[in-house]
Amino acid sequence: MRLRVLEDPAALAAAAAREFAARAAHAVRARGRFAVALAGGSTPKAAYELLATEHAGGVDWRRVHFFFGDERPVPPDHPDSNYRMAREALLSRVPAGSVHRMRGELPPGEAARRYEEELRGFFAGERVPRFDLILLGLGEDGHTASLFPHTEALDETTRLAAANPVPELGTTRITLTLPVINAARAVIFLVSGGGKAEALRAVLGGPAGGEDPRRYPAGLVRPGGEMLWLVDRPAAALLNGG
Ligand SMILES: O=C1O[C@H](COP(=O)(O)O)[C@@H](O)[C@H](O)[C@H]1O
Repeated sequence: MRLRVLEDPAALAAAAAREFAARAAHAVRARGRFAVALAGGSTPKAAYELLATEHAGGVDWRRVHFFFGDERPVPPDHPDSNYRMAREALLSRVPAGSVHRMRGELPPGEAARRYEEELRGFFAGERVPRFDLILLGLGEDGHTASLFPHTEALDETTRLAAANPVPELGTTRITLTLPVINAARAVIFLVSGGGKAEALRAVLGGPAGGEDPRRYPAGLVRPGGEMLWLVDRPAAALLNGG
C-alpha cells in the first residue's frame, strides 16, 4: 500500500489524472486495452475533467473500456447519477472504446444481474474479472463504492455485482463486490476534505473497525495488485505526520 498526501483538491485531481493516464498507457502496451472502473460521487470529477482536457491527446481512448464501481437507483440523466457525472466530465468528451454503465433506472436486483452478465461477457475466461484499475472514493461513514457499513453486500463471495440495501439511506445501491475489487491489478482511492479525516484514520491507522471490520468497508479492500491512496491534506489531518 502507498499513500500520497497532496496539498489540496486541485493537486489531488492532477495526481489522479496522471496515474490514470500512465496506467492506461501501460495496459494498452501490455494487453492492448485498458479496463477501468470509475468512482462516483463528487471527488473524482475534477480528475475526470483534467483527463478530458490536459490528457486528451495522451491516452489511446479507443482502447479504454469504462465500467463503474457503483450506481444510485436513478435514471442516467438524474443529478445523483454517477454515470451522469462521469459522462459530463469525461465520457462525452473522449472517443472511448466502450462505456458499460450500471442501469440505475431498473430495479436494483435486475440492474446488478445485468451488470454481472456484462462483466462476465467482457472478461470472458476470467473467473473473477481483473480490472486494470478500479478508482474508489471514501465516504465519511467509511463506505467505498456502494459498500456501506454492515450491509449485505460485504458478505458477497461469488457475485460480481450486487444490489445492496442501505437502510440508513432508505435506498438500495448497485455495487461491484469485494471479490472483484480485490482482484484488480490496481486500486486507487481518491479522498478529499476534512470530513473524511476520521474515516481515513480508522481505515489506514490499523485494523479498520477494530473488532468489527464491517464498520469501515474501505478497510476490507485489500487487492492482490497495487493499492494507492491519493488524499489531500485536510483528509490526512488525523494521520501520523498528516
Ligand atoms: O456515494 C458515493 O460516495 C463515494 C464517496 O463520494 P464523494 O462524493 O465523497 O467523493 C463514492 O466513491 C461512490 O462512488 C458514491 O456512489
